[in-house]
Amino acid sequence: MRISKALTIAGSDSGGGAGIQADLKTFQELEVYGMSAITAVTAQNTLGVQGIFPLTVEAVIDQIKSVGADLHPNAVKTGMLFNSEIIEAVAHAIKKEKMAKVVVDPVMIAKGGSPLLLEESVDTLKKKLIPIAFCITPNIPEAEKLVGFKIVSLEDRKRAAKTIFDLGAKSVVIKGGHDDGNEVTDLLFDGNTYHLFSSPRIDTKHTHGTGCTFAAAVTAELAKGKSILEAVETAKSFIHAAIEDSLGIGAGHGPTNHMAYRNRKVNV
Ligand SMILES: Nc1ncnc2c1ncn2[C@@H]1O[C@H](COP(=O)(O)OP(=O)(O)O)[C@@H](O)[C@H]1O
Ligand SMILES: Cc1ncc(COP(=O)(O)O)c(N)n1
Repeated sequence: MRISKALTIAGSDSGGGAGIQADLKTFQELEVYGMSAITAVTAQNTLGVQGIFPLTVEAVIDQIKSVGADLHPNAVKTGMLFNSEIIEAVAHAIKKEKMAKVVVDPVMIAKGGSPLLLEESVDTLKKKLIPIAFCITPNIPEAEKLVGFKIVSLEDRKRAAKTIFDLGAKSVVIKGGHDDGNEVTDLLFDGNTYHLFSSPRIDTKHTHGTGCTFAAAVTAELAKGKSILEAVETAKSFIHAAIEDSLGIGAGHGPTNHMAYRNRKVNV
């Protein structure tokens, strides 16, 4: 059996809904072999982030090297990177290991408000990581930080996508979860065309880890050799099902249901 393989370079969420845990669950559900390089350990649950413990640069690099030397991932995702040293080390290691199809989820702030990237590190992300990204998946507040202007209209969002594309990413998805309205629309710019992916907005507080899960699904599909358009389409269906069938666990912003997409396919 030939299996596609994906590596996630991200933070650990002890609560299991976001970060490394969400990524590995998503890879598995989409039948992709998952590997991980942990950048930071967080003590976290559905109520918030109680502690952040970044790993040393050496620990992060060694994990990427070990995977690169033997397991040869078909695609790579980055999530929480926390500081400039880790961003630089990750960008360097990805290049050194000649890893392709890099999906950058520019994680900045947890849903509860805790910073998962130091404010001063946004510039390093722009300079070191975006130029090697095959795809970058900011939400609206993250895109605003990257471009330096407010995103209100669809035209603003298109201009922001083009601005981020010009920083060197091969494709840009600006997700619409933070917008308002009855529909949630994600915008993909592939360098030529703007594509819109819309779904009805689900009225729920259980959206912990939606961004991680969406980007992990894009990564899994790219690992299988799918186009960016196909990958975003599947990721949008995957996250919609995961939010709609969320598990209702924890007292705060609960996790999504990573099994929902597969269960629906089995039941049709
Ligand atoms: N309430 C919702 N209903 C349906 N889809 C949603 C909802 N909130 C977010 N999504 C989807 O989840 C993904 C993550 O969106 P977003 O919330 O913008 O990112 P993040 O989790 O990084 O803040 C996107 O694909 C978006 O369309
Ligand atoms: C370790 C880690 N990484 C990322 C997120 C962002 O979560 P979300 O996808 O809800 O924005 C998180 N809360 N924790």
